[in-house]
Amino acid sequence: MDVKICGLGSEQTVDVAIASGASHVGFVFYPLSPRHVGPSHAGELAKRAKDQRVSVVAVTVDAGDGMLDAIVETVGPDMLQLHGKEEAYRVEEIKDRYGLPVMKAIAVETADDLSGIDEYADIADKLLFDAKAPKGAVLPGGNGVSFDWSILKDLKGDWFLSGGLSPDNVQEALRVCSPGGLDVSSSLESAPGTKDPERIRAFFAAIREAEAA
Ligand SMILES: O=C(O)c1ccccc1NCC(=O)[C@H](O)[C@H](O)COP(=O)(O)O
Repeated sequence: MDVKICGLGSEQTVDVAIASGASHVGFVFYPLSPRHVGPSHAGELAKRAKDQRVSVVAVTVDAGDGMLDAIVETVGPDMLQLHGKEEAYRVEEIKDRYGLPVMKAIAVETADDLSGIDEYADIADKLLFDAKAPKGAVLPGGNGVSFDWSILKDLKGDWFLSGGLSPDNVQEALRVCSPGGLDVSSSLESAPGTKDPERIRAFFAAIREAEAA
């Protein structure tokens, strides 16, 4: 199963995520986030991940071409994650401009939130289902909030599940629905923006246990 650890910010935690089994590492380019990394630091972390053959995902929110140009040039991501309100035409524009795989985040609270996914599924390389941000939240992702995973129980294909996943609930999530990948961030932190190596290891241990069951 693919696992993306999102919002990494240090060499040590990049290495721990990869040694624990991450297939993807995510770097957040959103100045309001405690996980925001500037392109040049992200470039160094990305090189470290790529040297270990792990996919680098650049997480952006309604970014314009100028910002995406800088990220693509400096970081050289393997994938762009679009975590804002990008419409389908914009997803297509970004795919065409950079020639990179794109993962579109879909904010979910109720089953109605899946009604518009077909137009994205036709264009994006992957869909990532994340919990809708709580009212008043500053961030569209990384809020540590879960949603009712049974909404996705019949969804086939290779999609990512995220939103409040943790070492304590990931096994239950995998009993309820069948994602091809998992994405996690805030539950693996000791403080906002600071990943905790022990929590990262515990997350992978819980996944391995679920896979062995
Ligand atoms: O994590 C952030 O700070 C963030 C900020 C702005 C847009 C997206 C962001 N995170 C995207 C992710 O892929 C997170 O891993 C995902 O939302 C799940 O986060 P969490 O609920 O904390 O596990």
